[in-house]
Amino acid sequence: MYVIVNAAASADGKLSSRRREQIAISGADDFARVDRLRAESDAVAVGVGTVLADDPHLTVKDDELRAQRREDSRPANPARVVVDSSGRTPTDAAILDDAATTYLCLSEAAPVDRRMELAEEAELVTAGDDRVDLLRAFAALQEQGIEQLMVEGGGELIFSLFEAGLVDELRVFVGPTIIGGRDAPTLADGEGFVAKFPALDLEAVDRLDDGVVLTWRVDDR
Ligand SMILES: NC(=O)c1ccc[n+]([C@@H]2O[C@H](COP(=O)([O-])OP(=O)(O)OC[C@H]3O[C@@H](n4cnc5c(N)ncnc54)[C@H](O)[C@@H]3O)[C@@H](O)[C@H]2O)c1
Ligand SMILES: Nc1nc(=O)c(N)c(NC[C@H](O)[C@H](O)[C@H](O)COP(=O)(O)O)[nH]1
Repeated sequence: MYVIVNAAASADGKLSSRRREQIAISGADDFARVDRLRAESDAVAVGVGTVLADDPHLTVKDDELRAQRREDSRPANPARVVVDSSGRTPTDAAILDDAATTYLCLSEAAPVDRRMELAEEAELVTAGDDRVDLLRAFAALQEQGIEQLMVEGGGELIFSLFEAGLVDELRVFVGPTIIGGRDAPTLADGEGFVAKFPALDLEAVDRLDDGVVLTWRVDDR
């Protein structure tokens, strides 16, 4: 599986404010780029923190891109994936509507009653004891035919993916604003690395809207 992490950060590296509400950092051109990347992916993933904060739909917005996918004998929208250890995804979340297949990656810690409720709305993948074991969960997704997975965040999930060595490419739109705040989510949160920092190879720098898109490949030396 090829994993592309895509996110938008303020000039000071924040994905959102300390209130953890959705903030449009991207402009129209960057959102159009994100839509194209969704359209070329087999699935789009987020952590449950993002589901609870943003209630994202994660569908392809452009009619022509959806029509093109259908012409290519693919579903109109890519599948959606939520990494959600204890099954906190609300049953009325936008991501659980019928616009696309949704996989919920749970851990053994998810209570049985929640599993039963969520099983009616989504495909369940269980991997890991207290937290989702990302390596095993992604292997299961690959078995379902997901070859290119786009990850939209947030910072907790992105850090864990780097920690697990699962990221192939990182694309970051750096936008023209300062959010600040020591408790505001950044591109990679979690525990943070203290040694063996993942190394990146800069592949492209593209000016877009009033910011810049940085494309990095993960150096697996
Ligand atoms: N600017 C952007 O591009 C962008 C993109 C996505 C989210 N956001 C913002 O990020 C914030 C949400 O991010 P977040 O970091 O709080 O949550 P997140 O979306 O990264 O979800 C993290 C949660 O996923 C679950 N999880 C299960 N297994 C895990 C594992 N192995 N590793 C990590 N997490 C695991 C845990 O419950 C954890 O709390 C919101 O404010 C949202 O608006 C911004
Ligand atoms: N590329 C990007 N630029 C931003 O400025 C921003 N705030 C996000 N945030 C990502 C997050 O996952 C959002 O919740 C989904 O981008 C919403 O997706 P929908 O429109 O509901 O399909 N992503």
